[in-house]
Amino acid sequence: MREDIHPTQFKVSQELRIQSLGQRPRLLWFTGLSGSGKSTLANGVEFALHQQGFHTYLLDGDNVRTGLNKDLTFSEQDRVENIRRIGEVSRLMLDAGLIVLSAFISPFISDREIIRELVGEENFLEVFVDCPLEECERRDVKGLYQKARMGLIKDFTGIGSPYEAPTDPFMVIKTAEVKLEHAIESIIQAIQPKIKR
Ligand SMILES: Nc1ncnc2c1ncn2[C@@H]1O[C@H](COP(=O)(O)OS(=O)(=O)O)[C@@H](OP(=O)(O)O)[C@H]1O
Ligand SMILES: Nc1ncnc2c1ncn2[C@@H]1O[C@H](COP(=O)(O)OP(=O)(O)O)[C@@H](O)[C@H]1O
Repeated sequence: MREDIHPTQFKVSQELRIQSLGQRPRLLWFTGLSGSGKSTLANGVEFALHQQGFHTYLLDGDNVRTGLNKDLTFSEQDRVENIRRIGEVSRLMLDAGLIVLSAFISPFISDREIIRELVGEENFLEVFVDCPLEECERRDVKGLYQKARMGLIKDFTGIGSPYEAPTDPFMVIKTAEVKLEHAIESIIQAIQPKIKR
C-alpha cells in the first residue's frame, strides 16, 4: 500500500552528487518519427559529451525495449506505459547526477508533458528530431515502413498510428536539411550553459 511507504532521507543527496560529478543533471529528450535520426543524433551528442568529460547515459530502444520494457507492444496503452517507465528511469538517473539522453518516438504530447513535470521544467530539454515522413520512409533503416505499407504492421507511427509534434521544443533539428555533424555541434552549443556547473 502506498500509504505504508515512508521514504528515507538519504545521506548522499543529489546536491552532493552534483558537487562530486561537477555537472548539472539534465534530460535531453529526443522525439520524432522512426528513422528521423533520434538514435544517430543522441549517440553522437553523448559521444561528444563523454569526450568533454561529462557523465552521461543514453536510453534507447536497444537497451529499454529489449529489457525493462520487453513486455510492452506498440498499442497506444503500451506506448504510454513505455514512456512512463522511461520517464521514471530518467528521473532516477537525474537523481544520480547524470546527463540523460533519451531517444524514443514518444508520439504523444501528453506523455512528454508528464515527463516534463516529473523531472522539472528546467531539467527537460526536448529536442524535436524533425524529418518528413517521406524522407523517413525513403531511408527505411529497418525496412519497417515497407512492412507497414504492406499492411504487416498495423499500428506503425506515421502510417497507422499518430505522431504529435512538439509545439514549443527546446530545439528543432531538421535532419533532412542539416548535416549530422552540424546538428550535433548545435545541440552541444545549446546545452553547454545548462549542464556546466
Ligand atoms: N508499430 C510500430 N510503430 C513504431 N515503431 C515500431 C513499431 N513496431 C516496431 N517499431 C520499432 O520500435 C521503435 C520505436 O520504439 P519506441 O519505444 O521509441 O516507440 S514509442 O515511443 O513507444 O512509440 C522504432 O525504432 P526507431 O526507428 O528507433 O524509432 C521501430 O524500429
Ligand atoms: N542529419 C542527420 N541526422 C541523423 N540521422 C541522419 C541524418 N542524415 C541522415 N541520417 C540517417 O538517418 C537514419 C536515422 O536512423 P536512426 O538514427 O536509427 O533514426 P531513429 O532513431 O529516429 O529511428 C540513419 O541511417 C542516419 O545515418
